[in-house]
Amino acid sequence: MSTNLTQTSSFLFRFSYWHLILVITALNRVGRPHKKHQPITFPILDCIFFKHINPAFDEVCRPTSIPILTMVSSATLYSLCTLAVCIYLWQRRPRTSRLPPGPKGYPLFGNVWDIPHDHSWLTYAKWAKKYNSDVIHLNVFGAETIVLNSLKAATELLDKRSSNYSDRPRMIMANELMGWEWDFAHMPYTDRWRRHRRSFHQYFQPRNLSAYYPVQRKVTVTFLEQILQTPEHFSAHIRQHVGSIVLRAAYGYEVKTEDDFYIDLAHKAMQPLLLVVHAGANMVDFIPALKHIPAWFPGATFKKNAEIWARDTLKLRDIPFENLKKAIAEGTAEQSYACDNLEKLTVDGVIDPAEEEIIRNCAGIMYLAGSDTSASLVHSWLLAMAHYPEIQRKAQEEIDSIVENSRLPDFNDRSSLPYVEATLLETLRWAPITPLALPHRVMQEDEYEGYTIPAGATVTPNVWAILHCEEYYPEPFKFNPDRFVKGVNKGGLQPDPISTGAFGFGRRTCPGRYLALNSAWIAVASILSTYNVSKAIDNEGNVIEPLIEYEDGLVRYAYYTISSPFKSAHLPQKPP
Ligand code: HEM
Repeated sequence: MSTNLTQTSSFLFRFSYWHLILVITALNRVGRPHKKHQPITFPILDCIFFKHINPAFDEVCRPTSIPILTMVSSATLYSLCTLAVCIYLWQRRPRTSRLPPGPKGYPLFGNVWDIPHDHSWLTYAKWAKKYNSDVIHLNVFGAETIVLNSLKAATELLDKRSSNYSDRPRMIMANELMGWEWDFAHMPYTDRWRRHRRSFHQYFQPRNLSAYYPVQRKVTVTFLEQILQTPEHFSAHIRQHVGSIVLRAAYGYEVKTEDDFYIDLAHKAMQPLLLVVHAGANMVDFIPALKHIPAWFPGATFKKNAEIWARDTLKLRDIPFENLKKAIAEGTAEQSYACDNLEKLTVDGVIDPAEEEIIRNCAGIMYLAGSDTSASLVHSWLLAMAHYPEIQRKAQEEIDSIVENSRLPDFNDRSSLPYVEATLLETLRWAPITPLALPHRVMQEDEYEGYTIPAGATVTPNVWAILHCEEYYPEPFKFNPDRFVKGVNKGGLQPDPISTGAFGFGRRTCPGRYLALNSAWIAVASILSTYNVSKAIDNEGNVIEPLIEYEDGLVRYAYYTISSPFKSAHLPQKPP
């Protein structure tokens, strides 16, 4: 009797197992865009079944196995089978609408194997050509993404229809597991986001930015002196320059050394974030149920990492803020966004906790959002100057004609220095800092050029492709500041990269862009007036050609193979 039961359950198990294999194989054959005479190759999942699971099941299913377990396994396999068929049918449901083109993908898995893992903007731009469409559609396990590869599509959807396109995708790994939900760059388009954005904007709108001029001048003089002393560490000096400005603006905190405690804190929190917000980096963003897997479960490394990283995330938000509150109580706090707002909103020694949370969150995000991005801009600008000495000379001549080598350039000189300004704009275009900006999410189904944009889809502008589009920027790979100088360029002025995606689009456009541009402007104008940027020379006196290479990621960072781009011209002078 018992032998019979064991044999029956074993038969059922084998039957359901092969049934599942057949279903998966059949679904893959149906959906696979294979050519006529091409042999069918099985994707990863099939291989896993045939190579590993099948022998293991064979072992388990010997008639000596425990029948009840085998029965349960059979039921599970049947459930999986049914689920696979259901998902397949759902994906293939007849749509009255037409999705934009894109790589075909596989049933159930969609484009999981097509998603590019590095320099994805290049692949997206190639696909736009291949499918002859500026709008591309991708689907991973049913989660849909629309990539906008042209200025026309990005401005039409993200700017003009911004009331529908200003949400953010869910970002399970970053927000729900690593604790970044307080960062308003990640927040959904809700009242909570609006209150954060308003608080930030009131303080950092262009007419309020002159309040930061003194600090920007001061840290620029320190920056020039540091370059003189250790030019080979120019990269660290740039980071300290931009980091000092944002930390002063946020908390009134003065950065004194390159290995400053706050900067270190921010880096620890930021590095994992930059890793995980990468497209396709986390399966949990495509399969939300995975977030419930316990951290001890084999293979759930992402949960273990997230728990560790979440501690740094909260430290970044809380430690500087608590220190500031102590400084306010002791009467030693300097003027800053957080200090001014805390004082303004405190009545009889009490502040509404919701208001305090907004100040804490907005201050906490400033270093995160503003340091790597602004540093990347100055980095790429230096790289361009080392590569194009004639452009550098022209910018230096313009500066010399205004400041006459008697002082450092100042913000009042800015409108008289259009060519210097143009070098900065051209850097934003030539080396886009955030090549895919940040993803938006469309809230309601929409239509663009006859294509359906499904509700809930992630909408990603390919800023790199837009800023390298020949139609707007002829010879897009050439560094040519004349594009942005009135009356110089033969074809007329080309569109300003600030309005073509360098800082994102619509209601989510970067609110720190003017602060960032001011910091970068004072740094580059001061470098032009005091140094020559040139390629480094090796020990034998040979010029080292800097390779133009960029780190991959959310924020694109130039790294060069030169030891120092500086050649001292004359000492930095005191600011006016
Ligand atoms: C050159 C430097 C910078 C670049 C290239 C840059 C770029 C961007 C981009 C592309 C976005 C996303 C826009 C979108 O979703 O369409 C963004 C958002 C944001 N940036 Fe910047 N940024 C820079 C500097 C700064 C600075 C200095 C700060 C703060 C002091 C800052 C604060 C923010 C914030 C808070 C957001 C989130 C806005 C929201 O979601 O509503 N950024 N930035």
